[in-house]
Amino acid sequence: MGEVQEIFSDDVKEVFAVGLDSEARGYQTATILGEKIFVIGGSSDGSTLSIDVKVFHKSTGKWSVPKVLGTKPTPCKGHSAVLLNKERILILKRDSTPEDCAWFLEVDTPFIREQKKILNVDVVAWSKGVRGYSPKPIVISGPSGVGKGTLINKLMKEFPSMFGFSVSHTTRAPRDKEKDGVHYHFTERSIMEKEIRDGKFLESASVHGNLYGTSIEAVEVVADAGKRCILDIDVQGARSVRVSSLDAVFIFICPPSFEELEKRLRARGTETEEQVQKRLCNARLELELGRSSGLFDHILVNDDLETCYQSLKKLLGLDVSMEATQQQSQKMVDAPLGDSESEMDQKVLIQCRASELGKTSKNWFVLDVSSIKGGAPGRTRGINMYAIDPFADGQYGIKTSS
Ligand SMILES: Nc1nc2c(ncn2[C@@H]2O[C@H](COP(=O)(O)OP(=O)(O)O)[C@@H](O)[C@H]2O)c(=O)[nH]1
Ligand SMILES: Nc1ncnc2c1ncn2[C@@H]1O[C@H](COP(=O)(O)OP(=O)(O)O)[C@@H](O)[C@H]1O
Repeated sequence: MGEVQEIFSDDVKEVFAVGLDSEARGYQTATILGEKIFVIGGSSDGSTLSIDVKVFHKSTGKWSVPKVLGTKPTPCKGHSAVLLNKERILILKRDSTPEDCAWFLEVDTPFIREQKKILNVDVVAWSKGVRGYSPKPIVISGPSGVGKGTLINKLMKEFPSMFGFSVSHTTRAPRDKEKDGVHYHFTERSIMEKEIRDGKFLESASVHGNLYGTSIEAVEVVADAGKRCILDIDVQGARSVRVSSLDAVFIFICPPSFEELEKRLRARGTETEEQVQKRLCNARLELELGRSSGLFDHILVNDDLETCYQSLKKLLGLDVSMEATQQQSQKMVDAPLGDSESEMDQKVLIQCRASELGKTSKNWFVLDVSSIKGGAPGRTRGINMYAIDPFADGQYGIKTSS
């Protein structure tokens, strides 16, 4: 995409996007939300700008700097800002690639309201916009020894380019064949506790006496690689993810019997007798919670491994041909531009100058955020962008799609 020149939106009454003090400080935008003005942009190294956030309070005339969660956008040469639904500010980076142009600063989403309560400070959070309808992340839970790891490994081996594993942090000691950064990020309790307080985790829980957690980065790395994220987490973690904005599919794996679970756990031979006892004791509660809580979308019994694996593939839609899947997603991305007021609400018209097409050439794009999914912490998925010729036949007409 070329340089973003102008932005129009039906929200224009709510939007206040101007360059402030641009000579001295670089490019900034100011977005009004109630009595707050979010000033985004700021410190410049001469050619690029670091995207900082500060808030001006109209009622007191004072400035404050909120706690900023998530990975912030890399420096750019400027940006534009559009307020969406009074809850998030869409940031379009100038001179950026299509993959890196759309970011969201969440200022009043459910996640932000929750974080404000937990951290007891003013909070905002960055979330990168991902184009297209990437499939939902998958949360897999179940008692220790039921076969979660075995099933996940099979899936990753058969579909290496489709799935990516969310590498959790844990304070437990590595097992013989476990590698740091591959199976887990093995860490110290005090470090992990500080990182949790700093808002770096999507969820965390104490399991079998150790601390486990999914960092926001662990999930984002997989989304950035264009893969579907798989999380192997316990029932408490699944509950936290359920109320987060990750918008995942939740699968619980059960053993055929408690005796079989005990047999598998012992046969694996990775735990001491004391640890086995603790895991079996916790398994009873986990099985009760998993089967009855309504938290999980699907429950699979892992009796015969191959049968269970085929059921898992089926519910993930992997039994249909790839051709059919691709045709379906193409259709969604090509959805025609509606002309009613409500449908226009979250469509942003962007005028770009594509330098490679010559100085006078202008390109118009519609950035459609009406059906976005997910959000901070993590990526905001489902952004649709397509080129249009706004002057064709005197009205908006679709020229091409991407
Ligand atoms: N909440 C949460 N649980 C996790 C995470 N990573 C692993 N777990 C869970 O912690 C439990 C123990 O994992 P682990 O020590 O690898 O033993 P295993 O389940 O016997 O393979 C399992 O139920 C995992 O699903 C995480 O990031 N968050
Ligand atoms: N359906 C199955 N039948 C028999 N053994 C299994 C089955 N699924 C997994 N296992 C074995 O059970 C043990 C525990 O599996 P694992 O994947 O490590 O469980 P989890 O990750 O849930 O703790 C492993 O030794 C694995 O090979």
